[in-house]
Amino acid sequence: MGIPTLDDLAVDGTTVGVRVDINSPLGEDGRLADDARLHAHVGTLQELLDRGGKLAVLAHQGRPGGDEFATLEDHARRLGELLDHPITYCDATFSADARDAIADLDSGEAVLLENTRFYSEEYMEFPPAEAAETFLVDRLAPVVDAFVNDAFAAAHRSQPSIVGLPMRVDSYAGRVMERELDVLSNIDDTPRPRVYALGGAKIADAFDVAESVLERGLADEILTSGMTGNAFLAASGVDIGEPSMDAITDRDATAVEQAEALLSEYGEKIHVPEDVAVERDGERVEVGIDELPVDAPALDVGSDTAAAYVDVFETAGTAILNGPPGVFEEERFAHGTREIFGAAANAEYSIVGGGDTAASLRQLGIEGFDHVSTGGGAALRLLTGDELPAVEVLRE
Ligand SMILES: Nc1ncnc2c1ncn2[C@@H]1O[C@H](COP(=O)(O)OP(=O)(O)O)[C@@H](O)[C@H]1O
Ligand SMILES: O=C(OP(=O)(O)O)[C@H](O)COP(=O)(O)O
Repeated sequence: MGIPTLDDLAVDGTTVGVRVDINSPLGEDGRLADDARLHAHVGTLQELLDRGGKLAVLAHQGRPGGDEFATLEDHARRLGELLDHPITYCDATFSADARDAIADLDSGEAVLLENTRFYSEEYMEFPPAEAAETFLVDRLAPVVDAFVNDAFAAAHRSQPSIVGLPMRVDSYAGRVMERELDVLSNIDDTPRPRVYALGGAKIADAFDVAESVLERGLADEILTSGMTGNAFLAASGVDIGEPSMDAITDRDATAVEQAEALLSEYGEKIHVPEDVAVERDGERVEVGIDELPVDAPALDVGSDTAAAYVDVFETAGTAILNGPPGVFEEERFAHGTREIFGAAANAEYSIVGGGDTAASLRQLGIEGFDHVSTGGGAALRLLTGDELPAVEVLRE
């Protein structure tokens, strides 16, 4: 991989800054509503603590002004339950109090420092050399002996705690980072035929993935669904009706033209829905493409499309999923997601990227994937063949 990992770090007795991504959905009471990302980092933290490290753990939660912008107190409490070692919470990130809390650590102890984004620098993006001169880095770099970046899900952000600290401190990839890079950077080694299921509502991202994997010859088949599938349906010449069209153009005014360009170049590899599901009088109603347009938005693929996509997965070597096929949050429109993702889990090798995609699997109880990425945007960057800022600095 060309990046130093925990195998290269002599941990015992050293103070290690560890960046994790435990940015999580919060409930109405402000407490964690889902702790999947905390679970993901337990391996790295536990290993460093077992090996005698003193850990200063850094993380962000939400974005300034947003509903989920919050302290990390509840995250520390939950990590304390998940780890076999003590972890305390410090309500400061790099002030004298924070540095004292780090200096007081014994081997096998950790402190979770306050949400890095309470400081405006951490919500800006900088080139690494400038990130290295920020206050956060300036004050923390001298009090840690090494830095471990395990925050794969934030690896596409060129922010001080991601790209600045590694410019000043010996740095290593944590186990989450290592595994994500290993899987998502080596898709070209996975068994064929390689089938991508691209759905969801981030149409522009899905087009980027489709274009990149088709251009690079990585994709044998692309199964389109969700709002992305609706855009391809419109691009194939079907009048999908105003509500579905409006939903698409609200997100991306040129979506249909982009889908047309992909279909004209790679049409034989791109599957487009044969039917869709809409809501009528509170019920799910399936509509074949010959019955379109309808005056309600298409919120799921229909049963024929789901069955056709399930067939494609029967013989798939690799399944790569990004974006749920329907509005799975509503049971009526979860059928496509349940069927298509359920079949994908049976492929010889299967990879899942995307926050909502992973949430749909948890909600519908679909298991058996080889790799469920912790990242959304970061996983997409790798799927489109781009380098991640966090990884570039670890390589240097
Ligand atoms: N046909 C559809 N119309 C509107 N929204 C859809 C449709 N299909 C799926 N979605 C929505 O897409 C959202 C997830 O898409 P996206 O953000 O692209 O996924 P991810 O977070 O995995 O990258 C879900 O909240 C789901 O309700
Ligand atoms: O949740 C995250 O990314 P994701 O929504 O792409 O999965 C990361 O924690 C990055 O957060 P950000 O998108 O506020 O920088």
